[in-house]
Amino acid sequence: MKNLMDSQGAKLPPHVLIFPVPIQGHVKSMLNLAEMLCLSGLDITFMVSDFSHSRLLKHTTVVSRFKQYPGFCFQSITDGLPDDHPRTGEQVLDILPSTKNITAPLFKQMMIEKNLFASETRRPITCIIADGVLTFAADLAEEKGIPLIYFRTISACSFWAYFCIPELIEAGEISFEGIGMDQIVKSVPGMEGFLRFRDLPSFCRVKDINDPKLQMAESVTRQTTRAQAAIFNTFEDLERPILSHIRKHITNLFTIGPNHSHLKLRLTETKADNSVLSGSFWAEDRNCLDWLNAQPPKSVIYVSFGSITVVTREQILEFWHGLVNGGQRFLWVMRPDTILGEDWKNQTPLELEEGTKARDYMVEWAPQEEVLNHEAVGGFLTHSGWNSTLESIVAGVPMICWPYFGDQTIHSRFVSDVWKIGLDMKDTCDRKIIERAVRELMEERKDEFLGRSENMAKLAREAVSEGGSSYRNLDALIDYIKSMII
Ligand SMILES: O=c1ccn([C@@H]2O[C@H](COP(=O)(O)OP(=O)(O)O[C@H]3O[C@H](CO)[C@@H](O)[C@H](O)[C@H]3O)[C@@H](O)[C@H]2O)c(=O)[nH]1
Ligand SMILES: C[C@H]1CC[C@@H]2C(C(=O)O)=CO[C@@H](O)[C@@H]21
Repeated sequence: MKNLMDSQGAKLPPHVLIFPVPIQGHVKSMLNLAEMLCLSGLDITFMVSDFSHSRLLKHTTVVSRFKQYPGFCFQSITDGLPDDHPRTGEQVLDILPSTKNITAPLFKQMMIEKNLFASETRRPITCIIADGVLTFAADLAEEKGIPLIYFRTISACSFWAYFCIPELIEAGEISFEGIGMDQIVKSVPGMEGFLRFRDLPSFCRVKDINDPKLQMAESVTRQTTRAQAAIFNTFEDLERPILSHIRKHITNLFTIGPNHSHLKLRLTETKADNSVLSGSFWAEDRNCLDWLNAQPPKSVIYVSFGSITVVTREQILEFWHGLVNGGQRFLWVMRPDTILGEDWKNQTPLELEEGTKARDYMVEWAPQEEVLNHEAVGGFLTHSGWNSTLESIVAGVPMICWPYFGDQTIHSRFVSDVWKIGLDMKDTCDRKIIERAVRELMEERKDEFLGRSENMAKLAREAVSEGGSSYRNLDALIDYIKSMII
C-alpha cells in the first residue's frame, strides 16, 4: 500500500468510487453498500445522475445522513436523458445507451479534470465499484489501470440465466417458434428441473436472437468477467447452488446481502441510531403506518410494483376487484406515474379511490421496509424486483408475485417453486386469479407460507450477523479493497 499521508501524518484510507445506474432500485442498494464501507473508514465518491441527485435531496435526509462520514462525497452527472423522459416502463432501458454514449465521455473528462477525485485528504480513487450493467466502466478502468469490481443489483439466479444466454441460443431454447411458454428449459445448469421458458428473464422473450434487448442482456452480463471481482446483494443460504455455478466463471465473488438488513446490523454495532436512510426518489407517506397500527395482526396485504412498473387502467381495475373480492384489507402503493396513457397520467381511477377509502389505504409511495416489518402485514403483492423480494424475505412476509419485466420473471419462479414462500401469477391479470391467490396466501395456506417465510428470514438474519456468510464476505471485500491500492 502506498503510504499517502494526511497533514497529520496519518495513512489515508482507500478511496472507492461507487457508480450505480441512476434507477431507484440500483441507487438504494448501492447507497447501502456505500454506507457500510464508510462505517469501515473507507473514503467514498458516490456518482449519481443529476436527476436522481435532485430526487434524493428533495425526498430524503441524505445530506445530513452522510455528513457524519467526512470521507463521503456525492458527485453528480447527467444520465444523458432529457429531463422529461419518463424513466419508467420499458423506456427505462434508454438509460443504458444514454449513459454509455453521453455520460461515459463526460465522466472520463471529469475524472481527468478532478485528478481522479483526489484532494489533500483523499487519495485519487483506488478502486471503482460500478453497477454491473455499466459496460463503459470496464473500458475506463482498463484504460486508467484502476481496479474494478462489478456490483450487479439483481439476484444470482437471474444473473446466471443471463450468463447462459449463449448456451440457451445454441440449444435452440430461445426465440424459435414452437417453443411453448411452459416448456422446461435445460440450458441453465442448476435450474433444469423447474425453469420454464416463461420464467427466463423477460428480455429472452424474443422472436429473433438478434433482438437488441437480448443482445444487451447477454453482453453486459458476460463482460462481468472483465472486472477483478463481483458483488451480489444476496446470501449463500438463499442461492448457494447457483452461486457455485457462477463461481466457476467469477472467482472473486462476494455475497454481502441482504444489504438493507446488513447495513442495519452494522449500524447497530457502531452507532446508537440504526435507522436506515430511505434512499427514496418519492416522498414517503408515513400516514400509512398509523393506518397499519389500527389493523389486526397479519390481516393486510401490501401492494407495490416498485419504481419502474407501469400498468393499464384495465389491469389496475382487475387488481382492485381481485383484492376486494379476496376479502383482505390492503395497503396499495400507486405512484403518480403508474398508469399508462395520457388520460390517466397522475390520476387514480375515481371508483378505485372511493372504493378504497372505507377499508383500505392507498399512498403514492410508502416507507416499504417499515411497512413490510409491521405486524399488521401478512402478505405482499409484488412485481418481484430484487430489493422488494429481499425486503420481504427479511421481514418473513409471503409473496404473491406479478413480475413486470427483466429479472423479475425468474425471481417469481424461485419464490414459488424453489423457496416456496409465495405464489407466482406471472402473465395473468384477471380478478378471479387475483382473488384466488389472495385467499390461498392469506387464508388457506397461510400457516404453510408463514412457516417457510419465517425460516428463510432467520437464515437471512444469520447471514448478516457476526460470523454469518455475508458478514464475513463484507469484511473480506474490505480487506480486498485495501489490498488493491496501486
Ligand atoms: O412505495 C415504495 C415502493 C418501493 N420502495 C422501495 O423501492 C425499491 C424498489 O426496488 P425493487 O424492488 O428492486 O424494484 P424496482 O424499482 O423495479 O428495481 C429495479 O432494480 C432492481 C434491482 O436491480 C431489479 O431487480 C428490478 O427488476 C428493477 O426494476 C425497494 O427498495 C423498496 O423498498 C419504497 O421505499 N416505497
Ligand atoms: C436498466 C434495466 C436493464 C437491466 C437492469 C437490470 C439488470 O439486469 O441488472 C435490472 O433491472 C433494471 O433496473 C435494469
